[in-house]
Amino acid sequence: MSPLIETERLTRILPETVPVTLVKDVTLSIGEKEFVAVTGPSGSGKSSLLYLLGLLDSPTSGTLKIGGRDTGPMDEKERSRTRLSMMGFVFQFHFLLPEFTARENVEIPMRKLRRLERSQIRERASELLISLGLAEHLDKRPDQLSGGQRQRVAVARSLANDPPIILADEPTGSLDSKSSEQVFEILQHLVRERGKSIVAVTHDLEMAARMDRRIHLVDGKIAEVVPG
Ligand SMILES: Nc1ncnc2c1ncn2[C@@H]1O[C@H](COP(=O)(O)OP(=O)(O)OP(=O)(O)O)[C@@H](O)[C@H]1O
Repeated sequence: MSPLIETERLTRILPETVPVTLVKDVTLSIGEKEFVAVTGPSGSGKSSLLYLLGLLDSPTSGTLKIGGRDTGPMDEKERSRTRLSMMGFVFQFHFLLPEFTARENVEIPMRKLRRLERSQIRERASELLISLGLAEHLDKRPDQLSGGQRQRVAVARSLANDPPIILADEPTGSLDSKSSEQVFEILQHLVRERGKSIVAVTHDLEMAARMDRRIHLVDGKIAEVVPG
């Protein structure tokens, strides 16, 4: 079976007067049920790599396959569909839509993919939020929730279309230590019990050591791969 994510010399250079190298020659392979950390100093290209893997940005050279499919020839519509069906995103700041309730925020990616009926979408959004301990908060808006609760809504939203891959950029970066541990354990559970693959950018080396593998970037390149 092909890996879920496979890159070959993935590179992103910004065409400025003095070109800026964000990601350089990154070759990696991420299989099912893997929990992978991406670490590195500030400005080393961690977020840029995650954006490339998430089809939110395009490489200037190199290849990226998602679920065995080369993403190079895909048009924007296909990229968007691949993103919606194959990946969920969790960012440091939750990016929930402020005017919508927790449940509506989780419903949005399902509405975009249009695989389920309205009533099924509503039911699934509720189930996801309940499974993340948010039963009492389904109808609250983000500003009525704590930081940890908001981040759990963001995790529920990332799971909406049941994607095999979750890409997380500092998912616990803005949380206190208790909420941070809670969100980490949820992510760990998703890998161990639900078979998801997670790539998470983190500054927290203790947390990274609890994952399966750590990819350490320096100046946009893989400097080291450390087993967890
Ligand atoms: N649009 C842009 N224009 C110019 N430089 C950019 C742009 N986007 C990113 N960079 C630069 O590219 C480098 C990599 O940025 P990136 O955000 O990927 O690093 P990072 O490792 O995630 O950093 P941090 O840990 O601080 O979030 C940085 O030096 C950044 O300043």
